[in-house]
Amino acid sequence: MATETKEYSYADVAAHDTKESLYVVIDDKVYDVSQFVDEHPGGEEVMLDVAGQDGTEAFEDVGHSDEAREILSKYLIGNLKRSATDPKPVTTPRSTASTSTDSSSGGLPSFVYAILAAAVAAGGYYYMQLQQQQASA
Ligand code: HEM
Repeated sequence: MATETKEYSYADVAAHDTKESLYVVIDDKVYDVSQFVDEHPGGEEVMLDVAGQDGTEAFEDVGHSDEAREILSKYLIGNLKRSATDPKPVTTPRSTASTSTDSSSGGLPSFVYAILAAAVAAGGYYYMQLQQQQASA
């Protein structure tokens, strides 16, 4: 019968991590998405990020449509044979908006410094005017 599914180890999958031969694991199933990488509406970059790895989380995080899942099913080539030494699934590095840039914390916004500088300059100018007035009086 043709129902026999091929088993891939994590190392088998990891060998296919290029655009030309791109395997990805989603829900313990192995997909050869080499033909799809160019057409991916989300771009090839994100696909390459999970190439040869477990992209389950990355794939689910995006909230792909049923159509996307249908497309994916066309590229199924087998099941993943897990072993204890397998690396953890890749987490999405860029799809989560929560990783905010916290660079401004600890410092005042730059406009505060601008106002301070202007105030000091104005104060200095006023002081000089005062001195001049006193000198000429
Ligand atoms: C591996 C098989 C994958 C398939 C078959 C696939 C398929 C698709 C499809 C059909 C869409 C269009 C929208 C939709 O129908 O949901 C889409 C959009 C998108 N995909 Fe994937 N995808 C895959 C993997 C990934 C991975 C690993 C990421 C990583 C984050 C990703 C990120 C995105 C993003 C960000 C969009 C939205 C693009 C936009 O609307 O501008 N995809 N994908």
